[in-house]
Amino acid sequence: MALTRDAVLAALKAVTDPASGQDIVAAGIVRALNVDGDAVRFVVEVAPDQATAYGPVRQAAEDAVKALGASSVSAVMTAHSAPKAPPDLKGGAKPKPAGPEKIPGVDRILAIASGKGGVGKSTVSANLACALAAEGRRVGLLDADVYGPSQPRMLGVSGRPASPDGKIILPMRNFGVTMMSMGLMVNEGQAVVWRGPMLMGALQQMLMQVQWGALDVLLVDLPPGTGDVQMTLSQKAYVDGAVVVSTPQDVALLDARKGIDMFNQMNVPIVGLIENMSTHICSNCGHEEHIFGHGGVAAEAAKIGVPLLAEIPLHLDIRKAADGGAPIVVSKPDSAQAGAFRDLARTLIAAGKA
Ligand SMILES: Nc1ncnc2c1ncn2[C@@H]1O[C@H](COP(=O)(O)OP(=O)(O)OP(=O)(O)O)[C@@H](O)[C@H]1O
Repeated sequence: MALTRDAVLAALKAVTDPASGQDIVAAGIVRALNVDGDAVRFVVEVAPDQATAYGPVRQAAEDAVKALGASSVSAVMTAHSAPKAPPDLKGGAKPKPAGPEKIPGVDRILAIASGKGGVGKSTVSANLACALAAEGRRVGLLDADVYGPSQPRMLGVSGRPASPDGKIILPMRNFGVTMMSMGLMVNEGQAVVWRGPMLMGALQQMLMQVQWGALDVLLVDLPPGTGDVQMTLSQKAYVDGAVVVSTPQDVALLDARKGIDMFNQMNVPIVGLIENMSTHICSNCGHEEHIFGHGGVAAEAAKIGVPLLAEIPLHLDIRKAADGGAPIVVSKPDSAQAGAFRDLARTLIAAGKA
């Protein structure tokens, strides 16, 4: 029986963390949850001197997931080296008035944008990050979609990032990708209701206070549209280029044009466009149909004189893999669908953009 990530998280929430009295998911000790069909893997992270005391908690967590019908459950216990103080992004440092800065150690920043919501920008970002890592690139992914952060789910990352000194934030890592998301800073299901200046401060902290390490490229998964976050990113950090994701549908394309115009105004070069949900291949019979039309993004790219970087098919496996916490590039690396993302990664590397 294929399990959903939500069902597994719900089962884990029934287990109590003895130290905080909260459930173990809210307490942030469940990490790197990965649901692949009916096989489930996760990590229970505790302080080194608590490893023995948490043995029964690990067992209870494993039993709770097995009771859902999982065929295999691997719950590994690891010890973190320093006590974690969750960094306070909300009340954080006031944004510095300075102009765009380079992030120390980060060679280039590539923004992944879309004009319209739901066109697959986060799916593209997660798969592209994993595909670049598979090509041997040192890649980071900043989920700047503050109102709807989806990278923790897509990359199978959970728990709170540690901040041993309350200033530097240690990013999370999975599938070779160093990642940070606003979704890891707020409790799951909690709405983010910050106003512009708070958002700007939080984004700046995620850019500058996260210990990204040495990266060839940092992908920034932006929220849809042309708002505060896009402006702040290009004002605070030196952005080398933007990739705009759109479906072939007229309405999505119309919004993509606004996004392109915004990057032009902010002097961020458009590296190219990606047509997502380009064609639908039925997973039963292989029949191909163009649900959202076809070729619209290619025509737009030609019109504005930028490359069409990829045409990604609409396929059930891409959606299932993203929901299961292991993007298709990782879970089915040899499939044709993963191939589309791997080709995209190679194209960007060859062009010196990633
Ligand atoms: N090529 C694809 N094939 C199948 N499903 C896809 C594909 N691309 C995206 N999806 C699915 O469509 C939904 C929306 O995708 P995603 O969250 O990546 O979009 P988004 O543009 O980042 O959305 P938002 O505006 O909410 O940030 C998700 O359920 C995702 O799994």
